Amino acid sequence: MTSMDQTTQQYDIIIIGFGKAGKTFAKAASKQGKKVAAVERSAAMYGGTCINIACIPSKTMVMASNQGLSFDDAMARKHSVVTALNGKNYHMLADDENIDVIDGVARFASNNVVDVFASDESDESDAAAADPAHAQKPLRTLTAERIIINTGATSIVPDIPGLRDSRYMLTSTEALDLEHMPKRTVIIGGGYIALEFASMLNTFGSEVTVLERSEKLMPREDAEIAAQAVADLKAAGIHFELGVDTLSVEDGESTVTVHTSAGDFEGEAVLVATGRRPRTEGLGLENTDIRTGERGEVLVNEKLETTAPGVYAVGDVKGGLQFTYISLDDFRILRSQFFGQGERTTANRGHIPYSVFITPTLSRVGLTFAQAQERGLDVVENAVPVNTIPRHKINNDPRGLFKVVVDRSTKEIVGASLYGAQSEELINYLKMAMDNHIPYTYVRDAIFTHPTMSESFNDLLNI
Ligand SMILES: Cc1cc2nc3c(=O)[nH]c(=O)nc-3n(C[C@H](O)[C@H](O)[C@H](O)COP(=O)(O)OP(=O)(O)OC[C@H]3O[C@@H](n4cnc5c(N)ncnc54)[C@H](O)[C@@H]3O)c2cc1C
Ligand SMILES: NC(=O)c1ccc[n+]([C@@H]2O[C@H](COP(=O)([O-])OP(=O)(O)OC[C@H]3O[C@@H](n4cnc5c(N)ncnc54)[C@H](O)[C@@H]3O)[C@@H](O)[C@H]2O)c1
Repeated sequence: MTSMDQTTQQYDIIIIGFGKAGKTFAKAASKQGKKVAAVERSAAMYGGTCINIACIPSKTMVMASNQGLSFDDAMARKHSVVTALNGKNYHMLADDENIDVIDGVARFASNNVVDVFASDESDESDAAAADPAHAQKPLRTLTAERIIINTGATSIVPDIPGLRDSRYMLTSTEALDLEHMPKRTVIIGGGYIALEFASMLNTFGSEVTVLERSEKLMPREDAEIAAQAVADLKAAGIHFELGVDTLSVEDGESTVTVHTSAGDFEGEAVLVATGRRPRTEGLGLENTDIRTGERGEVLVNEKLETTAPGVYAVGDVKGGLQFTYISLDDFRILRSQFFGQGERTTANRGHIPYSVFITPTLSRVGLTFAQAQERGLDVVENAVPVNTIPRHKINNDPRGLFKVVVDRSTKEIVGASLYGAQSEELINYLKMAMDNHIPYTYVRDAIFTHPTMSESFNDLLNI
């Protein structure tokens, strides 16, 4: 069906998927005079997952819910934000004379040849491209010495009877595109997506039930902070069922019933938030030397090289942490490999902070006190309740607790858990202090503007 003939288009670099790393690298490569093909399966995804169906729309909804907007007005705001970003991202690449944005589903024919098939814009088109019986003639065939896989991840829908066929079933993608707010929402899963959507939908007024298989929510977080956050979510009205088995899903006339080991839960929507897996299905990896791991992730080394020469994988598709800023950092690694000294690798990214955008936000970097002790470090911990920080009065939100862990011998911060308003901003300062081995006493004695949440660091580090 495909071959390296005269119709094969030659590029310096092919990027499969319009993700964070890929689009940023396309621009950098263009600046170096490279001819780049960026293949994207869906026009609705120009710019990738984050801006279209993930971080940006979800946090727009979180912010709008906290600002008291109605669900419908929030959706309208979200829609205009996403439309603007999608167009901006498209033009950022398409208007560049060195970059061709190619619409279609990419599939490897060999290590350095990629066929592009027509996309029906549904998830089915990956499978169609994968299945030779369905495979149409490729629209185009591309070749390059260097190919970058940036195809992201996709929602896992567990094999629960009735779930997949339920007309009330939503993944986060559909949940961010609802016409009306469900009066009651049942969420399967209790991780990032579940907690963020539970918090946001509850603030809009939906009655939310979260069904989590394991016995604990946020098991990796500081226990006291996780307990406070969960208590606040409960106090806001969210119902949690932990250690629960979801047995089946049954559609009714206008509602859906989720049958579980803890009883039946009814709603107008059931949101599946049970993880996202690397998107490698239909990529034709079987035609290459690219190896995948147990979860379908493309295996890479510290330089993001796959097991096929000249092929790299970046972002969610390579497994590990699924964050936009990890994908952005993957871009830095590629830039350093392709156009720099090759000094940046996955081994020297520095500390990786993260935030769970419940209200208020829970943010974290480095180790908890318990984790530091398990590693045998000689550590001391300090805590500051948010209701003692003057700024909380202005924020009108007393909820939260800030904690920090310091190594007695090095005098460096080894971790921080910040649960409270604006922690998504604050955590990045502590990450910088940790990366640069700044002694905790510097932060303790630093002048911070007033009245801010960051001035609480004077007290937090007063150990
Ligand atoms: C609801 C939600 C909220 C999130 N919130 C945050 C957050 O607040 N902060 C954060 O840092 N992270 C967040 N994440 C995670 C973040 O969105 C991802 O880690 C990030 O977008 C991954 O980017 P990427 O570079 O791997 O590729 P993506 O941006 O996923 O891009 C992959 C692209 O490849 C395309 N594609 C796939 N297969 C093919 C193919 N065969 N041919 C052509 N094109 C193809 C896809 O259509 C897609 O556009 C969130 C995720 C979700 C689902
Ligand atoms: N703020 C952020 O940065 C942000 C926000 C949203 C998503 N994300 C990214 O997206 C990824 C995916 O998020 P997610 O919440 O889908 O996955 P997750 O891995 O964070 O959580 C999945 C949860 O579902 C539970 N689960 C699995 N199967 C289940 C079942 N059958 N019944 C009940 N519970 C079940 C798991 O025990 C786990 O707690 C995250 O890992 C994160 O990297 C990031």
